[in-house]
Amino acid sequence: MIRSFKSPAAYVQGRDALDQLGDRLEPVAESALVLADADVLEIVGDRAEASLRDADVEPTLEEFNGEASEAEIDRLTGIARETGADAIVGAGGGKALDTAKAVRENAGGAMVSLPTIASTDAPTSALSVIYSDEGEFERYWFYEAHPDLVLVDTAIVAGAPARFFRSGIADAMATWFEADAVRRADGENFFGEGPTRAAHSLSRLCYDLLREHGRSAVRAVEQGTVTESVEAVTEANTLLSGLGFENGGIAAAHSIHNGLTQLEAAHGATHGEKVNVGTIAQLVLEGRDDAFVDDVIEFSIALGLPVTLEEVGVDDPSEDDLERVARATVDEGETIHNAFDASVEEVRDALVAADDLGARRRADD
Ligand SMILES: NC(=O)c1ccc[n+]([C@@H]2O[C@H](COP(=O)([O-])OP(=O)(O)OC[C@H]3O[C@@H](n4cnc5c(N)ncnc54)[C@H](O)[C@@H]3O)[C@@H](O)[C@H]2O)c1
Ligand SMILES: [Zn+2]
Repeated sequence: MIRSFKSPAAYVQGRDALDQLGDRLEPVAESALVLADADVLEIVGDRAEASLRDADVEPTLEEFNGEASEAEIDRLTGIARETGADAIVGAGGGKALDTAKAVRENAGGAMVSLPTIASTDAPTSALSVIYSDEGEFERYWFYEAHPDLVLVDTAIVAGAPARFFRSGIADAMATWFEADAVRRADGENFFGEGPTRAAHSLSRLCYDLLREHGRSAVRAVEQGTVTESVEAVTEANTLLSGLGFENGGIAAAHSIHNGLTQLEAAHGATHGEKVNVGTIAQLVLEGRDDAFVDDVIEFSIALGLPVTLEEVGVDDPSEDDLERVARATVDEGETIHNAFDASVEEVRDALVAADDLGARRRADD
């Protein structure tokens, strides 16, 4: 079997790391286009501009409209070409980073991910999730090149609403259970090749850091403070989960997430929140023993993560709703097939059982 491992060229994380943007880019760029939505520009705009100017990198700041859509990507690509920028800096959440990656693919130059929340695996990956202008999922775009630099300012991450940080933890927990299931099933990573031992170990390290530091890190972020636990969990959510999902492969938890997006009622929940319900259902699908599943549910509750369908907006789902979710979960292109040979009925029953276990634990809480 051919195995592969790919990653960004550099990852830099720490308090006030934003102020190093210019120095880190100066060896490779004379001008940079910084893309961020209005709220994020308020947070990073002046400092990014000053850092670039100090390093003699000509900055252009442009407001991103908030949706990773083809029309927005085309508009921003035009600006990148006009300014002749030889680096694209995406700042914000997953959508801003995915947009910047697409602009870099079109216009060329270096790509810098500057995540301002630790909410998803978007900063390190070589793909974008593309939506319509109305926000409906359309497709994935895959690129040959990873970002050249991922620059994470932990003080900014810790200053953002804690819900993003919690969601990132849920997404990162899934990384371990999915990579481990893929390895046991001899499945594939995102590059259609075998996962390396490195990918498996990094996914495990990701989970261990979350278990060791998750509770205190969430509390610290609720206070807007940066501690070593916040550093550890930011690294797990961003670097380790990012490397883990692409190189280790994903499985049922993310397919169940995609299934849940079929229900309008779940749209208010974040990516990570829906993934968490998917993780618990995956563990049931695997036939894990009661103590094991309970332990993951308890940990989720301690972090303030959803453990039932109701908690991701789906209260009292009909038979029909459950069937729709399960059917979408086992859709032909879904990653569940990477590790499971599961039918619609098996997924539906796992979801019902996971929901019941979550509700019982919550009631005992
Ligand atoms: N490419 C990938 O590998 C990958 C992986 C997972 C998810 N995704 C995509 O990522 C997107 C979800 O990303 P998300 O959950 O980060 O949300 P998002 O990008 O939709 O939005 C984040 C929101 O947080 C705000 N924000 C950002 N930083 C902030 C800060 N410091 N303080 C206050 N507010 C701040 C932004 O203004 C924005 O409104 C989806 O489109 C999903 O498909 C991509
Ligand atoms: Zn995810």
